[in-house]
Amino acid sequence: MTTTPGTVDPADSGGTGGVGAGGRPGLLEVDGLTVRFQLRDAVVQAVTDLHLTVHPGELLAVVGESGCGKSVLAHALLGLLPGNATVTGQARLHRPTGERVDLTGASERQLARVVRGRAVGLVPQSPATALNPVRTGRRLLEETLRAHGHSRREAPAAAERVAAEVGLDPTDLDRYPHELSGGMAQRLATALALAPDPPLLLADEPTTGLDRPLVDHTLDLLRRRCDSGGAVLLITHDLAAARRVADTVAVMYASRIVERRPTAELFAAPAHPYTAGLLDALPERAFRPVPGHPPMLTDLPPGCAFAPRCGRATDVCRTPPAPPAGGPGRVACHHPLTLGAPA
Ligand SMILES: Nc1ncnc2c1ncn2[C@@H]1O[C@H](COP(=O)(O)OP(=O)(O)OP(=O)(O)O)[C@@H](O)[C@H]1O
Repeated sequence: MTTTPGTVDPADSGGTGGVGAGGRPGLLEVDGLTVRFQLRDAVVQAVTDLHLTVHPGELLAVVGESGCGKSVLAHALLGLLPGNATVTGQARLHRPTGERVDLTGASERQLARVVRGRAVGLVPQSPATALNPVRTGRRLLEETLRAHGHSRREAPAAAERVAAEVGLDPTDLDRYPHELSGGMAQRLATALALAPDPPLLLADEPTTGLDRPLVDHTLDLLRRRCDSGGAVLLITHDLAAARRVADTVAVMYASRIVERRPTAELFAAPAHPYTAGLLDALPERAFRPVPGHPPMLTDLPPGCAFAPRCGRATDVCRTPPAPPAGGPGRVACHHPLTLGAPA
């Protein structure tokens, strides 16, 4: 992976100083994050000029169709991208200790020692492949807890506590990953991410394979983390999940965030025609899919990528709309639907 140079700075050393557009300090601040994958004869524009801020106590849901760049965003924040990726732009983490970590430029050593697990937890999208196959769930959890400060004596009880939080039975902990159902593996992966109690959790489709009561249980667990001061970036296809627990929703389309708004506002009056299309596709609304297909990320148009599917597109849409920068309440569209929404 190629990145911009890395630093670990005191929070007061200049730059934005961790203050988001609303004036409150941000835990995570992302400015112009861009990820490209070099293929043999093409470049995948996976994340483009992405701006967002996550505050302590905030649950931000990132929603959008499959392949729009949601998981790549999470992996870029943790330096988990493969060698054919180039990352530009900035992502800063303001740790409770006052340290500011430049995530896009941090060394592998900094990411491993300071960031992954400890400061930023990840619930991966494919837990079955992320779990060590030769350890039981109990051993994985106890090892994680011990690596993050629990004593040998405390770790067993703490492991059962975290397992219970995600709805795993203590007997499930004695199974190996291949003996777990998809839903159990998902809950174990969530427990492993929660065990170090990171101030920021990146949860990539954490409810995959769960039945409805467990979906709600997991979502409510994430909400409670935020209510007690943590922060969560929830990646999901499930708009109902976002509506249930998110403070803010960022809608991604073809590698860009096109709209970022407080949840209730976004559901009541979507401003971007793509957001309106996603909401219209909900069974409880028009149940009408967004017409057409998303573009290939190797062949994005120079202007608004949604224009070919958009009933409101005009000539001006051949130029790119400005990305929604700073705090929520912005939309990247030349013809937003909601009157008064800044374009
Ligand atoms: N290592 C890679 N090399 C090339 N392209 C990649 C690589 N990893 C991801 N991509 C591409 O980047 C784009 C964004 O992928 P990403 O996994 O972030 O999508 P997503 O929005 O999370 O979708 P889903 O919900 O289906 O996982 C996709 O077109 C994907 O094929």
